[in-house]
Amino acid sequence: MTLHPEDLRVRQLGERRYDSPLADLLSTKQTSPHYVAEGDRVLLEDTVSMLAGHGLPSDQVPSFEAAGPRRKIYFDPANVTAGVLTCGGLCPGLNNVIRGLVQELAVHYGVKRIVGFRNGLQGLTAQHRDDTVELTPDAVRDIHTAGGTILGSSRGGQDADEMVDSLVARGIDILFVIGGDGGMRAATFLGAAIRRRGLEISVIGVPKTIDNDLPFTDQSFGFQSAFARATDFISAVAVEAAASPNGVGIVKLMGRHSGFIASYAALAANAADIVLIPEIPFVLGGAEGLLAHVERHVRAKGRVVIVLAEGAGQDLLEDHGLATDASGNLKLGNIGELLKDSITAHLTGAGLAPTIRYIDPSYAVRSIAANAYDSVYCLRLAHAAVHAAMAGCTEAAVARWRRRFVHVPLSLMTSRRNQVDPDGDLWLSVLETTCQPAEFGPARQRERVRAGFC
Ligand SMILES: Nc1ncnc2c1ncn2[C@@H]1O[C@H](COP(=O)(O)OP(=O)(O)OP(=O)(O)O)[C@@H](O)[C@H]1O
Ligand SMILES: O=P(O)(O)OC[C@H]1O[C@](O)(CO)[C@@H](O)[C@@H]1O
Ligand SMILES: [Mg+2]
Repeated sequence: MTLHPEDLRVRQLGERRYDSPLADLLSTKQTSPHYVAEGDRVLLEDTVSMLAGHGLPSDQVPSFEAAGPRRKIYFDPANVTAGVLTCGGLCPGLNNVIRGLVQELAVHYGVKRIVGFRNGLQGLTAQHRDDTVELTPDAVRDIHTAGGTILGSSRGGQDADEMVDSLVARGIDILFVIGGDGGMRAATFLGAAIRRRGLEISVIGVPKTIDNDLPFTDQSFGFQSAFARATDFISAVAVEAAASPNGVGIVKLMGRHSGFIASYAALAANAADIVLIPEIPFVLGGAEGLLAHVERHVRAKGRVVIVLAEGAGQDLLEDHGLATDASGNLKLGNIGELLKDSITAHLTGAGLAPTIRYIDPSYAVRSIAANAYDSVYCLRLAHAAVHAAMAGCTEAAVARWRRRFVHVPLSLMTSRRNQVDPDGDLWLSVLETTCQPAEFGPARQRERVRAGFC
């Protein structure tokens, strides 16, 4: 995937004519290992060979606009009305982001009107646009201690022009969309509809997803909290499997198309013998298949612990990929049940009748409050989002990229999916930790498309 400077350029609503209330704080700021000055840029790539591969002078290699406060801003804070919504699946930290946005807007920029739209994009329909939550610093003071979102969320598409009509009707100048890949796509279409109508409304995305499947962000907020919670279930199943004859522990974790939760939780628990993720297909039967490996493991160690991403092995299920939810996301078949049944049948046939311990924590990993790391991360993303919006950036998301906060054009945010790279160092760590074979079944020619950014 080749990115050109124009792919990385963030759209600006217009000239920044107002002094920022934060200007005093910025007077001595310059780029350092701990700060990226206004106007400086953050490199897309971070190895010598990748940079050299461009054959370009260093100021022309692909780079992101740095996030952060600007000395001059586009919006007059006294006249700004901001809107906030959360959409898609729940994710630890949604309330932290809402709180951070409101505090930064109100306390530092003096924005008086902040409107929370209820239940995701549904809140922007003509029917629901007046049923909003007034967001004040007092109203959000304690919300970050709870999981979920005080605004509610939803799946399902809405008409972009109807949503723009709602923004106009409510006098919204800035809309913050806190969402996953679908939410970022919706924000992209909303931004385009606003542009077509010549309106000066900033749309800023704050990318969230426990699946960590969004590109151009080191990790999405909530992911760390979710995989930390998932770790507990792996540890539990490992204890159970170890205490039972031919113990087989299986944990099925969320991860529709990306196996980050399964991989990180398995590394954190350091108790898994096999990790199965959507990115790496596997076969059940045959000498190199999963079942034969499970049997060998149980014979040698007396037990086996398997961590499974819900999207793994979908090709092994009948009718896979046929149904979708209201947002168009694939409804997954239950690979956990298939594995449980196949392993039971195989081990029983091999004279190793197993004790199966199967846990599907499902929503339990994402409905929790953010942990300390995610809480900090959410707050800082919220600050970056407010600075971007007040400066007049639009059709952009804020993200942390190679430890720096940056602006990513929304179109780029939805251009690909972040997945575990089978040739990357994360998966290598999983293989080193589990000692499982690189693949179950005949070696395949893997698509190289996954190797790239992220
Ligand atoms: N291509 C699209 N165009 C317009 N709206 C979209 C598009 N894709 C998704 N949306 C809308 O964005 C909202 C959120 O999408 P979705 O339900 O897929 O969750 P998400 O934001 O991807 O979060 P997560 O992946 O964490 O569950 C939904 O209301 C959905 O209808
Ligand atoms: O909230 P729903 O519609 O049950 O969807 C669950 C999906 O949402 C996610 O939590 C986030 O995309 C996935 O991991 C999971 O497959
Ligand atoms: Mg999604």
